[in-house]
Amino acid sequence: MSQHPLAYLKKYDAKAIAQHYNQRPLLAVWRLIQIVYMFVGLFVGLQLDKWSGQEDAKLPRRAAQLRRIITKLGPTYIKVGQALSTRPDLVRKDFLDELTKLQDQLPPFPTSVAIEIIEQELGKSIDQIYDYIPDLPVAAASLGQVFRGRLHTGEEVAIKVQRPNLIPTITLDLYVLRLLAALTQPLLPVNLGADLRGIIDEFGSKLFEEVDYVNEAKNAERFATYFSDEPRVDAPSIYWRYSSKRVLTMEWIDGIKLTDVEGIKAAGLDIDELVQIGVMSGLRQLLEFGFFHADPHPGNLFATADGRMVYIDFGMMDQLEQTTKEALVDSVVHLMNKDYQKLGYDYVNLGFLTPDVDIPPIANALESVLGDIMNEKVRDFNFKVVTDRFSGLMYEYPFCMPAKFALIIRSVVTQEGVALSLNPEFKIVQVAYPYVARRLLTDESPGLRQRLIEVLFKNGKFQWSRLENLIKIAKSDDDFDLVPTARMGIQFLMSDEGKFLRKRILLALTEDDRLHTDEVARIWQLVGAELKPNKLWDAAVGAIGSSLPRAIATALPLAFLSGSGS
Ligand SMILES: Nc1ncnc2c1ncn2[C@@H]1O[C@H](COP(=O)(O)OP(=O)(O)OP(=O)(O)O)[C@@H](O)[C@H]1O
Repeated sequence: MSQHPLAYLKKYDAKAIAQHYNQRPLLAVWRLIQIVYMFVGLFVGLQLDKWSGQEDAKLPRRAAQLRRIITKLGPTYIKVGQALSTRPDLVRKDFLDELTKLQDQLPPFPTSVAIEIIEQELGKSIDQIYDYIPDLPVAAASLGQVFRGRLHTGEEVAIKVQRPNLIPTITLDLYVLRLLAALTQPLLPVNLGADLRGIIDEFGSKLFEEVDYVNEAKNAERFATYFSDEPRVDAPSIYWRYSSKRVLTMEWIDGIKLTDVEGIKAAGLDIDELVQIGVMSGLRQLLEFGFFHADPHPGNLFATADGRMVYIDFGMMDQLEQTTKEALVDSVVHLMNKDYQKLGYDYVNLGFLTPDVDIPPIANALESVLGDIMNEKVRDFNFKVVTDRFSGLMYEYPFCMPAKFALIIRSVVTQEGVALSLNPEFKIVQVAYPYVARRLLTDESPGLRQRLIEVLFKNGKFQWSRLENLIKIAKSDDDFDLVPTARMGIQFLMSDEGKFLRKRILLALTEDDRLHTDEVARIWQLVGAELKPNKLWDAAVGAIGSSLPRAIATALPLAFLSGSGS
């Protein structure tokens, strides 16, 4: 099998691709004819529907037609369709629903070809590499197919082999798409938000990352490292000796896919626990690590008999910058506080609004859209409702969605969908709020400390109700443990950094010339059962003892609350 001249490309390179196909114009023309031929039927159909006044009635059928065309056009278009399926701001709803159904299952290519690719990539005969490889793959997707094989050392492995001719197909498609973009850009409404060719280049870079299995293997290992403190979340381990750019050999995961809800129930696995693990791991990826699986659909998640949730398919991951992660936490904090003004500024920080935008009207609009879901109906909150309502706002106000958010939204909406398929009663806030509240109360990073202070104060005044609310919310998180939190709180209050908070709490306790015992009593009711006097004492002594000799510490019972508050 001879190498394609572009097979050497390690990264997407629009210039090199253009140079190659500029010299082979017939290839591009032929592909263009295929594409136009496929789409002509759809456009004529849409026009006829319009003339006959049946536009709305026939739309679902046309949307299904579009999905079939995309599937026939192959891997690049399937990936374009999947990317568009996350853009409610660009695609109308009927088409969007159909695009989300885009199936990745394609006919397999012959196993003899897969073996040829493996031998070529790994430089050994198939018998030297594997003890056993079956005649048929277990799955054939748009970019590759997977076999269940065995190594000579006895381990069961998943062997993922890339489709032949993938690079030539993808590069030709990207070249043609870029040409089409250059031709049609001037005809499109000017305010498209970004240069079309730029969008295609970004898409091309992601696609190139996805077809490089070395990259996927590194992602899997990085993901597993992040979760090394969480035994319930895992990724298959990689056999590097038997992996390359186009072949990936990894641990075979013996589990039940989350698509098989009945199977999970029949196996007696704890559904609520799985939902909890899934959503929690999703939140940690986004808000803590900033490195997230962009396609956590239920077919990419396995539940194992020992209670783990194992992710597979690390081709599409994304990395968030620290500032984006912080702005995301901020927006959850501001949403919890119902502070729509600050939420408006979060959207500026996240790039949804330009810095020159007038925030007050937007804050009002946000309140009208989100107000009721954040009030008594907070339990009914789900991302589908929010994104639907947001679509309305996006047309009325100058919102535009930064490209990188397409993946974040895809990831969150997919995770919510997985959780809903397991438990139709699931509400993402029931996990997300407690998670953020717990982190605010327990995380030691200065950024989150600052956010905690922000939550607790409004216009310089301590907000008892917010502390109460936060503790209530955090307590509904299974991982929340009050004693270490109290210890950290005390430690923080005693530190130099805590001086401000100390002072403010004292002021709050004596505000309006009265002792605020009611508020304290209400909070005590919440925490009292867990913070029995002896436990609180231990927490206080522990906190003090970590900075002072124990003898002094025990002689200073809660002195920090009074004496040092100046
Ligand atoms: N480590 C594994 N253990 C068990 N089964 C696996 C493993 N890896 C992949 N599979 C099976 O192969 C299928 C396809 O794998 P994967 O999703 O990684 O392929 P892909 O070509 O990247 O697909 P896509 O085009 O959806 O990104 C999975 O849905 C799963 O059934």
